[in-house]
Amino acid sequence: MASILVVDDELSMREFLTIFLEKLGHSVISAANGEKAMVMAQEHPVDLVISDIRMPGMSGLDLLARLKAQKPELAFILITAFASPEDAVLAMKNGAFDYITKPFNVDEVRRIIQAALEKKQSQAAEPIDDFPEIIGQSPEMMKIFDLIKRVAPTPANVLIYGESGTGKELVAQAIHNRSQVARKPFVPIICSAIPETLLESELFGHVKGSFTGAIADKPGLFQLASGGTAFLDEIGELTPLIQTKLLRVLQEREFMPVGSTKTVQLNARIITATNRILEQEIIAGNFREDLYYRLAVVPIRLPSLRERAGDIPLLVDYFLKKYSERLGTPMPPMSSYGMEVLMQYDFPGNVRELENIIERGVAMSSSNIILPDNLILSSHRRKQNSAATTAAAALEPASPTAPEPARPDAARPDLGSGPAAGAGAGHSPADKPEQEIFLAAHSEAELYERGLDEVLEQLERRLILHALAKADNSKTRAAELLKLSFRSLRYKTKKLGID
Ligand SMILES: Nc1ncnc2c1ncn2[C@@H]1O[C@H](COP(=O)(O)OP(=O)(O)OP(=O)(O)O)[C@@H](O)[C@H]1O
Repeated sequence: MASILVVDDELSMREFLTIFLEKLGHSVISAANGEKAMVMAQEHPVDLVISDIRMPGMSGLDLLARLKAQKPELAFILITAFASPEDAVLAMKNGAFDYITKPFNVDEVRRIIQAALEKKQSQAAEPIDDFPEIIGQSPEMMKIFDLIKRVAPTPANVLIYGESGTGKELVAQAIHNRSQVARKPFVPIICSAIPETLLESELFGHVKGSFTGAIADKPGLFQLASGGTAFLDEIGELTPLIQTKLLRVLQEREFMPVGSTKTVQLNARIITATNRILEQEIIAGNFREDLYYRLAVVPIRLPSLRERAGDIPLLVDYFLKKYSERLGTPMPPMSSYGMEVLMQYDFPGNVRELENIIERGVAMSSSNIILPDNLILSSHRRKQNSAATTAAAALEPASPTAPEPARPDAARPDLGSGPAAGAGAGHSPADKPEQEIFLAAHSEAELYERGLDEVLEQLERRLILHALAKADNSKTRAAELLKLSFRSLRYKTKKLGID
């Protein structure tokens, strides 16, 4: 099951493709133009885009070029009523997977979609070549990769900051691995995990007999990292005393092990990390400004996962692969609702939390697909009425249990005679039991996962879309059907982002 974005300025074509793709088991969203599609592709997890080429405003080819620049992993199929070989060449050159012409042959369309999704699936879990260990293709991560590449070959001290679990240690290691001292040791130390009395010895080492328990000479972090990189994590937790000692070491490029009278040269690159905002700690008098400037020659701020939510599907695939391999089971796909739940979650614990959620999901999934029930999230941190939720859901087509919109037969292309031909033809909403048509939560778990407000909002949206489809998109008529004033319906459609 994949998440597909259909882009066509013709309503009948969008509706037709939506129904056809849903019958194939995919989850579908649609947009009437390239501009809307750009927004939706940012805000919604999308595996495949199927777009018309000729549309007013942004053409399908422009959309392809722009989306591919932002999300190279996206599968893309272009459709046109005019079979022009120039368009076909351009489409393929710009990275479209394939190109189909109207009228469709249903088997052909199904085959192309299947092949595009299979190709994407095989590529999805491949991290980008330059940074195989760091997953992310968002513009935010591209900036980080660029910074890593530029700073790695230099000896500059780097301060990496960002929320817990954003990958600070991963980035520190990546800088070391691409530095000129990559073959030398990378030695991490978590400053907050060691009491002040021991930290000095851990950093600078000690000589035998320097304190009770010092039964032999012991090298500290800076000696162990000699020639390589010393990584000091949670630097914001250092006490004033250790801050002063560290500053002196950085100024003089030498230090003295505890109890020793001999100085040792500092011969390691220093990378530090913190989840605090050190500028604020300086103002509050908790962190030395002079030390900060020594450490943060190059500061790198890692974005939270919320800020780069577009990377979530890629990370999900990566962790699904990692943990299913570890368990020796086939890689289970994430259900599209499961992915939607993840896309709307805040991730206070960032990538580390996502990794834990997927690890548990893989272990707990009894079927061959990960369902929302298998994802344990702290529900109070769900994004509330986020733009993503609203925009995506506003244009979200009816799910298999939702009302089918009107489909003018005249605009329906030739579907051939496959099983999906004329999908849904002849079904009016009245053919289905009412509770099924107007259902917004499909299970108790879904209701409690999403909460009443969200479920009611989705239900309201579906009912309005249903009335609009029944009224051939006339708001006046839809308002009459729903026994609302025109103004009230207009207010609601605006609020729900239906336009
Ligand atoms: N971009 C990423 N791609 C793949 N895995 C990631 C990414 N970012 C973080 N991780 C994984 O998330 C976990 C936490 O990462 P890491 O320890 O580097 O975070 P951190 O910011 O240093 O956390 P803390 O502030 O708590 O020390 C690790 O298992 C790491 O491999």
